[in-house]
Amino acid sequence: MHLYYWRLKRKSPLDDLPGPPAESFLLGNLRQLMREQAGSFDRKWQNAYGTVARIKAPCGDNRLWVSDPKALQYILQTSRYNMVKPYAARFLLNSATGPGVNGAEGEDHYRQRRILLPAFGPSESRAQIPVFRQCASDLVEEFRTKMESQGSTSRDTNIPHFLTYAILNALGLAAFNYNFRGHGKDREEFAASLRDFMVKGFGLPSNGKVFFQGIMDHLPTWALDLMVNLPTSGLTFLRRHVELSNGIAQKLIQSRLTEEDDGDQKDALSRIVIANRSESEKWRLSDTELFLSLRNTILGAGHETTVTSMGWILFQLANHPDEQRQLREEILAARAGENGDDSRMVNLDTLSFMNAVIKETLRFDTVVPHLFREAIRDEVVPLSKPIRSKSGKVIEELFIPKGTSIIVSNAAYNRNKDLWGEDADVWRPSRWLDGTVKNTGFNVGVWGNLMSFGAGHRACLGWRFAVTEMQCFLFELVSGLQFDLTEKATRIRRENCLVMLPMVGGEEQKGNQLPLIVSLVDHPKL
Ligand code: HEM
Repeated sequence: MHLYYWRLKRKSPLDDLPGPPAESFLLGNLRQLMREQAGSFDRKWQNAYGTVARIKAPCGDNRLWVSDPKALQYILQTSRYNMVKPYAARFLLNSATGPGVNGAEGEDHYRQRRILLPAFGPSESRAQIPVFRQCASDLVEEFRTKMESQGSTSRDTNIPHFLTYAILNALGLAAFNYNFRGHGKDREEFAASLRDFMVKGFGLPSNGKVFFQGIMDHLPTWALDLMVNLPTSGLTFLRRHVELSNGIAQKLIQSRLTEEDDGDQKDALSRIVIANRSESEKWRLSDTELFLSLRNTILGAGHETTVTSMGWILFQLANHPDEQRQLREEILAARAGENGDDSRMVNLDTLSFMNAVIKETLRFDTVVPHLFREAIRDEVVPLSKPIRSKSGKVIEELFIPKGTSIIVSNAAYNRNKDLWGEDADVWRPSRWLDGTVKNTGFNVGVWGNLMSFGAGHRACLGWRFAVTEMQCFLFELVSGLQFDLTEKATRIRRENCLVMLPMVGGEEQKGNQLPLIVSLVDHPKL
């Protein structure tokens, strides 16, 4: 404790950076980041202090808060493994779920990505289009059948619930060639656990939890070890979720490890197992590494982010009926060209308005609002434009000492007016088509230069998979269904549960909710 206090008292170069006053000594500014609507304080700070600021953690500790594109390029790409995920987050992740690609650093991380990445490349993702489209069109058909059996044409629908199984089925088939449909009980328990994972594990933290998360990087490993095993409801839920994921992943993966390669495997898992077998000893992953990486990649990272992003897209379309109409016209015209013939399947990358809608929602509703890093050596971080320190110095490059904790604000970067236009705080897909989005020369993000999928050597491994899946789902859903706001949808809050989840104001205790009126397109709700 004494050492901790001494560290905090040390003078830091961050002290001279502009930044907001701490809201309180015990929580600093962290409650504002974690409990207020996701991204709301990031945008306030960006407007008040620019793209680099010092914010406060508990007990006066400093954090570097940053959304400057050149600085992000350096932190996430150039410095590589000298900027790592913070020690406590890695420790907790690894001891709770095992050391998969998400928690690995250095050569271990490099080796795992090297084997996994090719399975999620452009042609591998395109190969999944028929699977994704089938799962999405099954969802529309199920809805139609249900409406017909009830003699109705529309109903209030909780969108995350509505999408969860279909996206789980799509992921299961594309990633593992596994059909969750045939496994009712497994699927239901696992889908429910996936659905609640972010809310119960990370959502709506109490002040005590915010405080703990703010100081945990200063705690010794024995104390963290103790924490992982505490019988709190959140941790008990997480442990059960890991158990369920292990059970499912074991079934899926174990069989493949012994399977012969008949040259016809198209799912990601088969590709990865085959690629690993042909690796030299130096790069090959052990069966345990392969198991943990696959489980974390496909069952952990890929589901909730995709369901939530799709949910925000449908919400924005319900909020903007003209754009929804324009999108449907584009999709139905492309569909008419296919004429039901699979060999004439449209290239979804050519649907310019649909891709603009997806990019604009990933920008406006950034589902992963923050990334966290720590400098493991002294660093000099370049900036895209100079800033003025509190003492009046002009800073063109920022010196940050070893041990500095960094909060990368994807939420602020994605609303930066220099990058996205003066109306960056408005949802307007046409900005992607009318020249508003300019190439500023700072290539940071992997798609459209957005930070929605992160950047650099830890950028989202499944981003192409996710984009293809969202294109397919949007294409099928908007062809067959119309989305309108319910009264509750006018009270939607964006809660920061590591992933930005929708909740209804006043009903936060019910968790993840996005209620929209869903109608059959041939019977739209007027
Ligand atoms: C719209 C959907 C998605 C979004 C918004 C998203 C977002 C992100 C972000 C922001 C990161 C960077 C985390 C960091 O730097 O700390 C990330 C990492 C990752 N994502 Fe995604 N993701 C999505 C879908 C997927 C899918 C479908 C998969 C797999 C099938 C996947 C697998 C991963 C993995 C394994 C990592 C860790 C990469 C590493 O540490 O090297 N994601 N994702």
